Amino acid sequence: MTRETRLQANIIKKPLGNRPPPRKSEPGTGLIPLKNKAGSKSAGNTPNSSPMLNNSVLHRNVTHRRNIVEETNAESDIEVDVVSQDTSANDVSSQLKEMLSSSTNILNNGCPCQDDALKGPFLIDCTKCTLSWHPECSNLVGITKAASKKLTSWKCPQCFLPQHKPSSDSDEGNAFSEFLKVTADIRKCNEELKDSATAIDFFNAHIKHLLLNEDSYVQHSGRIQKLETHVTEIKDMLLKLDGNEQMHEELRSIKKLIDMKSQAESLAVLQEEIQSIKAALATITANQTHENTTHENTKTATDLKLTAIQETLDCVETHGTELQRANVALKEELEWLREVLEPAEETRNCTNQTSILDSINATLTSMNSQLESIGDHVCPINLNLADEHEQPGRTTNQQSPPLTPNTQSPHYMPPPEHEPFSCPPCEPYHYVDNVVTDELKDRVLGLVAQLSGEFQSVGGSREVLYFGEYGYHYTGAYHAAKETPLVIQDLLQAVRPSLPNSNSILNSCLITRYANRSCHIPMHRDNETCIDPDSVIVTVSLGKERAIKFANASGTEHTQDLKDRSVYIMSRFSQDFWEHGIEPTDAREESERIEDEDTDGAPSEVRYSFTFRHIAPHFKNSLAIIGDSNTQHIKFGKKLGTLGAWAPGKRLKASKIENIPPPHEIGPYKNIIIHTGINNISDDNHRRSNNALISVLKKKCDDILSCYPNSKVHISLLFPTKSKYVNNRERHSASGKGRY
Ligand SMILES: O=C(O)CCC(=O)C(=O)O
Ligand SMILES: [Fe+2]
Repeated sequence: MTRETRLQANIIKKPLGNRPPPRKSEPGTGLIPLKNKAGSKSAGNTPNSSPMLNNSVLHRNVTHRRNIVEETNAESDIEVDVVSQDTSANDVSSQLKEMLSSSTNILNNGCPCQDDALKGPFLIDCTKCTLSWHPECSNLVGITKAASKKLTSWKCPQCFLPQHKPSSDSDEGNAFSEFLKVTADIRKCNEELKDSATAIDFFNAHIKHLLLNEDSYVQHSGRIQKLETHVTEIKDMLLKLDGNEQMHEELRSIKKLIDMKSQAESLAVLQEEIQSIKAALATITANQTHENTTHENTKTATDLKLTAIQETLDCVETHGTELQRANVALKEELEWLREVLEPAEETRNCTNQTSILDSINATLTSMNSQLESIGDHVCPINLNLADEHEQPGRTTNQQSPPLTPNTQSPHYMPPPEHEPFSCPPCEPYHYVDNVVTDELKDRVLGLVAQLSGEFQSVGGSREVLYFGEYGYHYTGAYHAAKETPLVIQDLLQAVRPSLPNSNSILNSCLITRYANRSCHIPMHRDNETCIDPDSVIVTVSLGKERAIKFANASGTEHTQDLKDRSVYIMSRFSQDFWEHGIEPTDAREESERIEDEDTDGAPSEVRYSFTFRHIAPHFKNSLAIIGDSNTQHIKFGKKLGTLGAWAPGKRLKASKIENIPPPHEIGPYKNIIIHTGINNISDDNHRRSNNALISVLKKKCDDILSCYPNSKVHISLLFPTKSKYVNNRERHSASGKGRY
């Protein structure tokens, strides 16, 4: 099949595809969509605003197609056959044009295929006519939304084709191949966009990568623990080797220690010399009978020699002690270098680091062999001078180095003292009495009575009925989206003045019926991921008074009586600290109730609660970005250049690690990206070791997770700065692995 015939086939195929059944028209039953602050429409509103497609032309095509199906009985080849064998090119062209023009007359907006659900999330507007098309339906398959916005003049198939009216059969093919060129233009446009990626594109891609990647702080924390004690040390060391004078100093001092080796050798020579002098002295003493002058001369010479020897011995004694200490220090130093170099294998993917490591390793090897020879010489001297000194370098324990930091290392910085994290003060709820008028109560209960049969039982006790812009899924139940009745909207309006922000978006209402006092809802949290992390959770009570219990992790409990026509307001945030539930009333009260009922037939044990929340499926991706000025271009929202509807969230400023806000200022966002640290690294006045910085960062992450155990904390790579030195430090801090 040629590309041209495939194209014709595709175009013809559109109206024949698996379209969903025509959408229902707006039900005129007093049910109106619940509108939120941003004016978003409730389910069912958008499609209904377009008139229905007249299918007369489409039916013709369907009939034609069915005939062929009967003949060929091969669904997948149908379109090819239609174009290349059974239908002439002119027939196809006129069919296509007829189909397109009849669609235009009917549709005011929306793609002619009338199939939003299947064909993608956005439409491309024709710059000539009023039609909008799905990329796929206009053969712009693959174009991004951003690229489509760059199309300053794009003619839809319908506007494009009449310009290329075929004058002969062969021109028909040309017209279609011209049409195909549009696709090439789009590709070019996409390419251009790719090359001129803006900061936002870059961040978006980066953030998407973080979100799609299952790795998170939790998965890495074990590794971080080890890296704290090992890798950060080697990073510091390597950084210093890169240009830090301190490292050179250190190497110089190691060299000095090595130079002492020659002193050790001279000690052995001196000892030999001492022996020979002692022997000489003995000879002198034995030859006491020699001539005086000779004797005197010899004695003077010997005395002088003895004094010199004594001085040398004193000197040896002093230096010997020094040598012993130097020996111990040198061995410790070598041990430490070995410990920190081992985990540095991980960083070998960086050529620069590899060559540095290689040179350090070479130095180590040569130092090691020198150490061995020093040891040989030093041992006998040690026996004479300082037996009490231990030699840690000689330990027989050859196991891998312990994970505890080497506190003797010159680089060691004790981690900062951390206060244990405590739950921030958080009120479980706010209660307001008397918010619903009797008149409104009657209207609401009237509606509820009408819909009585639609309640569904949950948890074997209470019954629920749901309305909302999106479906609501929680443990044990799923409720599909459903238009919210006007009277329920009125109820919400009545309580709005009692809300902390009367404009809060609340696009769902769960009605719960507690038919009698044994009906209850167990202790739980309203912390489903589809709830806006910043949502208030507003519950109106109508009917029988019941008590709600709140309990937090430290065992504090609080009970509130919920009067008829009252409201209590919680926040999504409070759910991570407080549980709530409505207990059944005890048996004694229950039997009293039955007696009461027997006597006066009192009807109402029923309580209804109406809980309003801001719910949307995309809140499961909700995102808080905590970052330095590099993150200032990240914009949340639904417009071009933002992170889009499926990553709702907010940005919090934190120029340095220590400024990362406490959890209660962040909120229970599903994803929390931390992008801060470059300013710590570049701050020369604040020379904390990486070890200490990571310790603070880790503490911040742990605090966040202790509040929001269901959140993911991502540590973002830091972006380069203008300073080469800072980048170098950052490169080492990031360990070349993306995080930590
Ligand atoms: O009926 C109530 O007041 C509580 C309802 C509730 O907690 C819930 O639906 O999650
Ligand atoms: Fe609840």
